[in-house]
Amino acid sequence: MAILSVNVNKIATLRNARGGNVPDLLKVSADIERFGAQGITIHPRPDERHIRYQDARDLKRMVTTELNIEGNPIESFVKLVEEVRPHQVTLVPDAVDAITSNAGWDTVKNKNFLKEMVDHFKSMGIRTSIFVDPVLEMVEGAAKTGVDRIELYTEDYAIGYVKDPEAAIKPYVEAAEAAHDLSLGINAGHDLSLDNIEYFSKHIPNLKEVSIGHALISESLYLGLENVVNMYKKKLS
Ligand SMILES: CC(=O)[C@@H](O)[C@H](O)COP(=O)(O)O
Ligand SMILES: NCC(=O)COP(=O)(O)O
Repeated sequence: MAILSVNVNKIATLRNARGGNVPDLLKVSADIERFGAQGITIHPRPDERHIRYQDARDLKRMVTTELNIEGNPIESFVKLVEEVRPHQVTLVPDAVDAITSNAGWDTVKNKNFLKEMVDHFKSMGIRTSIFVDPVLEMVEGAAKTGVDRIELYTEDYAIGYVKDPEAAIKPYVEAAEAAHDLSLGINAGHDLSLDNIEYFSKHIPNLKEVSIGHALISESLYLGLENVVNMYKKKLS
């Protein structure tokens, strides 16, 4: 059964809208854990428009499950991860001004850089993951860096699922099978939701973790955070 790591970026977005501390990111994160989530994910961006670097430091002190930090390993991000030492770091090739993540790594072109980053973080005892599209060549490239896991970028699945779930899941099943054969752990995320998560988790072999933020927080407006966390866990079981 895959674990649910809740991405709390959107809680920070809401807090930052007024400049104060409402909602309180640390309290909401603690409550999300209390409601049953098995991890907290953050994706600090260089402009700190939602998660601030200080949030990462504060969360590390209070998270009792697993803290996953995602981002492009630019110098400031690398320094932050070195200081915070999360349980997992997920490398994502975002442009500085990206609205949200929109592609996985080209693990062939960036093999040396990724290997250097993976070696560096692994030497600190941090589990590593590389964000990739469901493309066999990219999965094989990730394995050559020595990374522990891949995170499958699921936006195409989320879009395709609405029209044709079988066609949408196919490349992800193939990528997951290849990853497992290469001894890579498998995470997934981006635009996963209460509508599409069950089909995804039932069809992807050896899925270890999903990180979900945008849809989960939006669904909570109608259904309540505690309820939604438990609905996801049920669909993942
Ligand atoms: C890597 C990934 O898919 C998520 O971390 C996503 O990028 C969330 O970031 P935003 O909340 O800034 O959209
Ligand atoms: N790694 C994906 C993530 O953390 C959440 O992405 P989204 O659910 O906000 O699209």
